[in-house]
Amino acid sequence: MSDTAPDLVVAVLNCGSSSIKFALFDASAGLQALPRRPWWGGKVLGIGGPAPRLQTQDGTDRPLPLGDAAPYHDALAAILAALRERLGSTPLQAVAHRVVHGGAAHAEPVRVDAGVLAELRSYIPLAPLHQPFALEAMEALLQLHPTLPQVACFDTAFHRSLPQVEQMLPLPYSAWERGLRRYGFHGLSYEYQSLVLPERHGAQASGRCIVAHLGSGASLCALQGLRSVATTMGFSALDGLMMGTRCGALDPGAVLYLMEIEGLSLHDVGQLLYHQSGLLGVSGRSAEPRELLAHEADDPRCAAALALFVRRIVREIGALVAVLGGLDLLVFTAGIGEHQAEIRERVVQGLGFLGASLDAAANAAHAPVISAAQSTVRVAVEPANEEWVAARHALRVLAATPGAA
Ligand SMILES: Nc1ncnc2c1ncn2[C@@H]1O[C@H](COP(=O)(O)OP(=O)(O)O)[C@@H](O)[C@H]1O
Ligand SMILES: CC(=O)OP(=O)(O)O
Ligand SMILES: [Mg+2]
Repeated sequence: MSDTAPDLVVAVLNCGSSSIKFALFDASAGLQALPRRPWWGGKVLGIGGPAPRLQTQDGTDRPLPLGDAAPYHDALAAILAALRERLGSTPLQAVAHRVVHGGAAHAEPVRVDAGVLAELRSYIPLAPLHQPFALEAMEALLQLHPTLPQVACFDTAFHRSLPQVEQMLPLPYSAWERGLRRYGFHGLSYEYQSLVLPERHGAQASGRCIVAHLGSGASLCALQGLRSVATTMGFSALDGLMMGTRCGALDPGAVLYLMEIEGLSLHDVGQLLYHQSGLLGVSGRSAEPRELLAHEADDPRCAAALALFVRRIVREIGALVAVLGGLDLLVFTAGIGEHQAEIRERVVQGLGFLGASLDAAANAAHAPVISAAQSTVRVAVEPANEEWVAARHALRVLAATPGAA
């Protein structure tokens, strides 16, 4: 990376549930030649936790003290200051935002204005861990730099290809008409996979493929012909797999019981399902698999949490294999999927019935292909790159907006 900023720069903000990732892309050579690796970028991790950190691509890794009152807001302010410092006098061409929920209206990225912001605000109840923070970033930038183009890129958009039978919830039909449906999330991550998997795996990528996005939030997407045909997250980002602090799929009767018999308020139930469940809730120790792996031998609750985490992934993969009618390619991505060989090994062990098996050395090395030569399913590891997809979307939207670029 050179220290001088490129002539044209697109910034990306990816507001996750516990982190904000940021990236500056060199857009001087245009959309078709947009480098996949940002010119500069990094992340603030552990927001809301005891020890937030700032890490950048050029090696910075330091604690980032954040106030208790509004840690996300403080992290955002620190990032905007760091981006300004890095850019110097170089103007930004645009800022692309990963926005988790685009509701029923948005199948495509959209240029942000006050009207769009107001509409996206109405989706906060559908994605309370994510939506408010992306909106806060957009609002702050709109105030600071009213003429700077901002583009919202939606996690839900990639799943617009889901057939109706996958979108519908078995509630009274009027619920479907009111927008109570499976939207699916992590769409920018799956879209990235749909773009890169053919390069690495050729025609196999267009067959029956499952991508396992295992991060703080976790979901699976079944792809056929590189389009989403089924996914585990649903109406909200609570459904499907067990996550760091979220429960994943849960019998709605358990929620009714917690409220009616145990007397939890609506607010308390929300806190329980989003923040106190998953790996953290079961283990009572941590939301981080690597921490639980370190303690599973001496702490049965850590072992139970990991066993449930892996079991849920295996069960849901089984369900998606049924939808796809078999499986050609299984791809692990996002923080846990890319870095936790032990979790990948346990998941693939659970898929032995399909004829899937791993090459232990390739798995330990996080190699791009980790399946054994005799495996009937190709198993791969592919880094997530939601930021690059968002930057491309921003350039495309600008090119399509007369006078904006
Ligand atoms: N190098 C690593 N080794 C082990 N686990 C990792 C590593 N990097 C990230 N993780 C885990 O991945 C998860 C975060 O994944 P990420 O995709 O960044 O999530 P999010 O976007 O939701 O913040 C955390 O559980 C974190 O501990
Ligand atoms: C939708 C979602 O859960 O996102 P993340 O994994 O970034 O928290
Ligand atoms: Mg993420």
